[in-house]
Amino acid sequence: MALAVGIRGLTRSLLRPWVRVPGPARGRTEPAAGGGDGVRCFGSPRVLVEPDPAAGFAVMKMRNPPVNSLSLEFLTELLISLEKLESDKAFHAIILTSDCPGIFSAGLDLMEMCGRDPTHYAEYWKAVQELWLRFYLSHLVVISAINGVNAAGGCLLALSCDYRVLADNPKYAMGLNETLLGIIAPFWFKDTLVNTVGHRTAERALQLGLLFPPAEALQVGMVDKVVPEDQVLSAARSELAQWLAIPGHARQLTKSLMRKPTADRLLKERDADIQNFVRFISRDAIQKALRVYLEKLKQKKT
Ligand SMILES: CC/C=C\CC(=O)SCCNC(=O)CCNC(=O)[C@H](O)C(C)(C)COP(=O)(O)OP(=O)(O)OC[C@H]1O[C@@H](n2cnc3c(N)ncnc32)[C@H](O)[C@@H]1OP(=O)(O)O
Repeated sequence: MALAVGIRGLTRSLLRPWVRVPGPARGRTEPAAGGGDGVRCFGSPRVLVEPDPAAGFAVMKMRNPPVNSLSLEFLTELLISLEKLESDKAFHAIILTSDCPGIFSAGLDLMEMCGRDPTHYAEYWKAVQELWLRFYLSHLVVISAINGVNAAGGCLLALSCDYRVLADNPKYAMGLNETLLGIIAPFWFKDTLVNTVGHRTAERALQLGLLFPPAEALQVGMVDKVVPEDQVLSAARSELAQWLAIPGHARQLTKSLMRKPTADRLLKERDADIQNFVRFISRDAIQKALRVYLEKLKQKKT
């Protein structure tokens, strides 16, 4: 599938394939894939990819500090990295994690949804759709190693993975908290949550904008495993072994069988969904609610 997100405004360097990235962030977390000295890291300014082709997977680290908010540039870089790995036959799996201490992702970038024009909102929303579709339907095994708090759009990204490991830290809550901002999780966010935790739990979680701490996230099935913080990556790697032992074609077709009906709902209504979003987010009351929420985030510090 061709990469279909808008790339207006992106720098040429962003589109350069496999920019070699110096490794300032390496060593802050658990060892890279393979862990050996010869690991070459690639990626883009906001996405560090640590490939281990011999083992058939790569660790994809999100590093858009301070909070890995999903800006248009960041979404595009994530998509480019995913596409690179998908098109290389050496890779069968990705472990998605964060390089920002204590934060997996603060979700969609509120600055992309506040005070901008309808053309921008449409371009941004198309990129959000694309991120979900591409991760949700990826033929690769995608495991998220969630090493920090994970809100709204960030939670959606984790829910799009095949398996979720969460670090056991009470601060690392995750969920679709859109209603707390006065906004509404679109139907495909909702469907993804329902497919993961079931209708009743999703109904309550979505209405109340619940962010589940690790024990509760495990109990409701939002994550599959909770492990001590320093073992998130190693637990994800161990889990991967089981997924990679399954014949690839059988696993991929089964994944598609399970997920295609949900993805098709959006694919059929993609333009209408963009128009809905643009109409909704442009409303004065919604813009005001987002500004108030951003202000609260800033005031928290004083
Ligand atoms: C229709 C569907 C639409 C949307 C779905 C979404 O994804 S909406 C986004 C929902 N996200 C949230 O509600 C999370 C908001 N952020 C937080 O709760 C905290 O920032 C967090 C993640 C717990 C981290 O807290 P911490 O104390 O470590 O950082 P701080 O709050 O000081 O944030 C640092 C700076 O980042 C800015 N920021 C935080 N979240 C976002 C965001 N989602 N988008 C844009 N910017 C964000 C925050 O304002 C701080 O900015 P600064 O200029 O340094 O004051």
